[in-house]
Amino acid sequence: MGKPPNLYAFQSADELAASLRAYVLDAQNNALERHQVFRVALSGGSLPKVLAKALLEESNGEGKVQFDKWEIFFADERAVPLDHEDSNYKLVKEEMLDKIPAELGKPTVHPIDIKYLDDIQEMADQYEKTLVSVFAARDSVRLPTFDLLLLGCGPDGHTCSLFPGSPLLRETDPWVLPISDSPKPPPKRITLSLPVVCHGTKIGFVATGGGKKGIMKQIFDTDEGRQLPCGLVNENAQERVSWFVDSPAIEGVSFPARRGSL
Ligand SMILES: O=C1O[C@H](COP(=O)(O)O)[C@@H](O)[C@H](O)[C@H]1O
Repeated sequence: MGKPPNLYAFQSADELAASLRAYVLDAQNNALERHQVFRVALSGGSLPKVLAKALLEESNGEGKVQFDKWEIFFADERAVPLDHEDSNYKLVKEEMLDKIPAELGKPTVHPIDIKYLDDIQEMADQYEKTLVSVFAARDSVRLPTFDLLLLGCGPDGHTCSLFPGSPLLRETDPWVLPISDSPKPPPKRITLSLPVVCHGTKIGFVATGGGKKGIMKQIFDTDEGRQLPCGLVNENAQERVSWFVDSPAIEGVSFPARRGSL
């Protein structure tokens, strides 16, 4: 039995951003030492704004964000055009990519191929092919290993586009899955599979605000919560998972949280 996930709680958005920055830079520097590239998967939702604050506004002497060495993938994406207001790509672009100062370099970004908007199985297959081309041939690695996945947690405990009770949670073979009936709009999406998420070298969740209070308690303090998608990531990836949360989100949670900076 491994160690439990790390739960870091912060009083303010500034403290959270500083620690998240240190965590991402540590993952980046380890990855660059190992293979000269940093492969990261990003969620949409509330994450990109917090991440942009951490990487573009904060500077705490932990080193430089080397965006030119980053390969950015999407942990999940909605099957909409890339300039649609529901697009996770558009969100990440507007919150972060467009604001990166020239001296930090430009990341390589892997959006979905919008040719397949009307065929989400094909869209998922094509995105998997993108992963294969970057991470090695499909039959020579069982699963792609992201250096870091930065994920959100929905108020129902979903992460990526893996929703509570979804049969997709039982899929073990595909790396990327289509979903046509997402309970949260828009209905058509693609998502990394649970095994791919749990295989990451590091998995960071960011959950902020009182809207996350009930679900955090469920995930960390109850057996039912451990069966929710975020709970399953905790159970499977254990100490490779770190949660960055603020006081309103963590209120009432009994699971031991470390307060303050990393
Ligand atoms: O639909 C989605 O929701 C989750 C959670 O979003 P949040 O706003 O509650 O943080 C997000 O992580 C995912 O990428 C997105 O497609």
